[in-house]
Amino acid sequence: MEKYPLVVLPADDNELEKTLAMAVDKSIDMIELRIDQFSNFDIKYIVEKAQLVKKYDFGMIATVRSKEEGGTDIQDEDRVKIFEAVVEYADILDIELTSKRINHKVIEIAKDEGKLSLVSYHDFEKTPEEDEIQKIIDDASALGADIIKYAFTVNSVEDVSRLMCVTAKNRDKKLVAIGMGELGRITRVAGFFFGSVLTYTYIGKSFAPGQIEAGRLIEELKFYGLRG
Ligand SMILES: O=C1C[C@@](O)(C(=O)O)C[C@@H](O)[C@@H]1O
Repeated sequence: MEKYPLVVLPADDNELEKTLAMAVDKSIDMIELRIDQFSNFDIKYIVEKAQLVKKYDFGMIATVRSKEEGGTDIQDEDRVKIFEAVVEYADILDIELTSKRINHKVIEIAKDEGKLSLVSYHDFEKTPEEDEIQKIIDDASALGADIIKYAFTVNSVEDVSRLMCVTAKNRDKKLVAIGMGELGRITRVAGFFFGSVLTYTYIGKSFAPGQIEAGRLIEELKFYGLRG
């Protein structure tokens, strides 16, 4: 997990093996398994998909995104069961700061298995003010997150500037800062200069506004000296 910056491909269960084969060709580092976007929430089915990711030798982030932050309406206790089932195949478990009933439990599941926890926060409407962003970082840090991720919709260049500057002020932590939307596209590369440790991309289907297609992203990272 020390080979920063990392390029992460979110994937659901739709034609997963085809996606994984394409990801190999595109020099993807990690797969984010967006379990919340699966067609089937049967634990055995989910574990089979996690095992497939490991068969292709990718690092894996396991995400069961809450409905409130752009995911699916899965009961908290069922989300915990999913994390418990896939943690052995994952490198990182992603849980929302706002999932207050279970985030401490998911962090514990990760730690007990020697895996990393990523506490995330999404705002699909705006980029908060600096003090609000700092509080998100501080609250996630206080929870014991190994990695802290915040993804905000940016609506102005000032939003981009604020997002990057707050990130640079928190270099003592492992952060993922993402500006969603067209204006935020630049943060998916420039963020690495301000302290981000990974970025998300897409092949074919994008999972969020402003993502840069994998082939283009890798070329841009190479151009800026961020990738060999
Ligand atoms: O939190 C994030 C970031 C993301 O929303 C993006 O903007 O690329 C994509 C999601 O799959 C991931 O869980």
